[in-house]
This record gives sequence, structure tokens and C-alpha cells, in this order.
Amino acid sequence: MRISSFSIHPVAVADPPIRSSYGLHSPYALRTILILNTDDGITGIAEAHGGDGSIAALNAIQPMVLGMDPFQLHALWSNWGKPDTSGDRSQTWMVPGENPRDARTRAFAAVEAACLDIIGKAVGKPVCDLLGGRARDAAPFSAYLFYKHAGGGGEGADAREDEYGECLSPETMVRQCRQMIEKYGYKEIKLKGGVLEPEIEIETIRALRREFGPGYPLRIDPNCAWSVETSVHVGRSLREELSGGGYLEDPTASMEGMAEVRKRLLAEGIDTPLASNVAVTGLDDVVPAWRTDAVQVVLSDPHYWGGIRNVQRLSDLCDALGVGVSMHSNNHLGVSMMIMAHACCVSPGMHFACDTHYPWQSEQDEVIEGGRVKFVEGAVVIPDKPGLGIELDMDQVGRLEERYNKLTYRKRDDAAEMRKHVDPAWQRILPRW
Ligand SMILES: O=C([O-])C(=O)C[C@H](O)[C@@H](O)C(=O)[O-]
Ligand SMILES: [Mg+2]
Repeated sequence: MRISSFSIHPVAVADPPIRSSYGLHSPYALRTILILNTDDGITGIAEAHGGDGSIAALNAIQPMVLGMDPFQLHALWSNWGKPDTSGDRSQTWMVPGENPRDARTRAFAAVEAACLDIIGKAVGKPVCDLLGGRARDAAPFSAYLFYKHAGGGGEGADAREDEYGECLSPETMVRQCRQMIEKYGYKEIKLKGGVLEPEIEIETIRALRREFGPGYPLRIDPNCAWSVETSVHVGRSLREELSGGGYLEDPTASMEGMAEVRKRLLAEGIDTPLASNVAVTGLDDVVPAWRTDAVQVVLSDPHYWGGIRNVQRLSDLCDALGVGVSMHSNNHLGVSMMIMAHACCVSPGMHFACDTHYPWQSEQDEVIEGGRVKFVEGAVVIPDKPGLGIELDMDQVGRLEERYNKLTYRKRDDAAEMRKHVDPAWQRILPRW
């Protein structure tokens, strides 16, 4: 079997004005759909980050993919040569999906997912059953809460209804969480922080705990917005709330900063795990993060960590080191949803509910046949279908691609969006508090 065609479809997906320490989301999130066909008529699909950087990396791998046997993934990776991993591979300064240092890993991840989809279809097995068998039948996800301005995303005739309204206070965040839990059944909660004064974010976490109780583990992620001092203060203030299955995610920048926060919290008898997808972005980072005790929960991602198999490798490595594993997300559609669900199900060490931005996207913008992926009590059940278990709706892909072609931007730039809509002088300052 050989890959006989390779096509990429950039798409634009309506996205509400949600905030993080990187800034503000633009009206459309950018994604890329990859389609591979084989000479015996099997189609494999994948989804990757969007915009020019992602497309350039996919174009660069294309000549090696055309004509390859989809079973030979090791050969593809080694023939491409080792990517340049020198310099800053972190996501401290660049929003996920925009660091050119992991562009190759991300392109490989997309090809790998499409090849696994092909292999699954060829042998009649779901992807997670190709990779040693599933550790679980359903992938649990968490309610991923964002401070946000009013608006549902999209523009003009494409503007979407605002399901969650403005949420810039503890009370409105509790309402957002209630809506999300009622709709999807999530059992764990993640708050994207680094947006408002730390005292307001502390109060938001407390309000969530009062409302939902200790049965819903809580995590907060300010994407490095805090100094070591502030991180220790937040860790101390939320000692109870972040215990029992929660964590403190990327409170401060750099492995050294994280290690210092950990040391100071432990000195006060506070054992809240620190999680990271910013300081730790690849397998090479795991041992240094473990050795310095900077990170107790590593946040995988089958996109920028180099694929589903690397998430599985990461899970095994973390298991051996006694480190936890969870999963990071970015805005995504149903194809990524299934890539993430399969990655979770083949990773025995994944004991936390994974992140997903999926509730922030809408039914109108889904690209898979049959509408959106469903959650059952907060989890995505692996369908009894071969490969990833989904097919593309090409009319929808065409519609979202047409929309992409009309946009004036080709990369995610949350700081520029912040200057346009909130504060013309806004700069990303780290630490801000
Ligand atoms: O866990 C994280 O760091 C993220 O989810 C990063 C994302 O880019 C998030 O900050 C966002 O969507 O703004
Ligand atoms: Mg994070």
C-alpha cells in the first residue's frame, strides 16, 4: 500500500473572544485538515494547527509522504532528519502552534494520525487498538473555563450566538461552569487564568469549589503570568481547593521558576502538583523537569508532542518516573477531538481528565460527518469503527476553507487582537503580577 495523494485544507472556525495571558482570541481560530489517500482507495485524515507556519511544514513533508507505505512511520521520521531543537522550544512567549521550533514535530504528528487512520481502516480496527490496545474505552475531558468578553465569535453574517455571555467575574464564571457541566457532564474543572488580578482569580477558584464541591477537582493555568512570589501566594491561598486531583498549571515561566515555586510550597508543607505544557514541550524536557522537581504533571498533546505514539511514550516515561500525565488543547474540531481521545485511551498513565476547547466551537463549524463528537458524562467514547472512527464532510471543509481564504490574518496573534479590541497599548508582560 502506498500514499498516492496528499492534500491540505486550511479552515477558519468561529471562536469567541476568550482571554488568556497571551491576549485575546480572534473571531476565527485557524486549523488545517490533512487528507491522505492510498493507491488501494483508503482515505486517512488528520487535523493540525492552522495558518502559514503549519501549512509550510506540511508542504515540506509532502514529498516524503507521497509514495510511502503508511505502515513505515519510523522511516518517515528518521528520513526527515532530526529537527533543530536548539533554542527556545517553550511556549512561554509564543502561543501554542506558533513556535517554528516544533513546526516539524507538528507536521509529522498530523501525517502520523492520518497514517494510523489508514492502517486502522485497512485492518478493521480503531486506532487505539493498533497501539497495544486501549487502557480505557472512553477519554474523560474537563470543563475548560475562560474569562471572556461578550460575543460568540465569527463576524458579520457568520457571527455566532453567544452561549456563555460575558464572564469577567467569579459569579459569571460559576455560571459558565454550570452551563458546561450541564451540557457535557464534565467531572473536572480547569480555569484559564492569568487574565484578572490574582486575588479575583483566587476568588473564582473558591467560588467554583463552593458551588461544585470537592468531587470536582480544580486546576488553574495562568500561562506564566505570575512571579515566583505570586505563584507561591496563589498556591498557599488555594492549598485546599487545588488538592484532591487538581493542580497548579504553569504559574510562572521557565523550569527554574517552576522548581523554585515547588521548593517553596513544599517547604510550607503544600504538595499541590505543578503541571506544565509551557516549560515542558517535548520528550527531551521530561527528565530535566523531573530531576529538578519543576513539574509533577506533564501536559501532553498529540499535535505538538509529535503524535499519538509520542503521547503513549510520554505516558510510559512518566509512569516510570512517578510523574503524572494530562493533556493540553488548543481550539480544535472533531478530527482533533478523536485524535486526542485515541491518544488518551492508549496512554495508561493518563489519570487526569484531558483539556479540550471543543465547547467553544459550534455545531455549524464542524467538519466531520454526522455533526459534533458527543460527550457521555464528560467523556468521549471510542466508537466501534476502524481508524479514528470519523469521516469528513467535504461540503463543510469547503465552506470553512472558503472562509479562511477571505481572512486577512494567517497566524494566531492574541496580543494583536488584544490591542485591536481591548487596549491599544497592550503588551504581554511576564510576569504581569
Ligand atoms: O493549557 C494551555 O496552556 C492552553 O490551553 C493554551 C491555549 O493556547 C490557551 O491559552 C488559549 O486557547 O488561549
Ligand atoms: Mg496550559
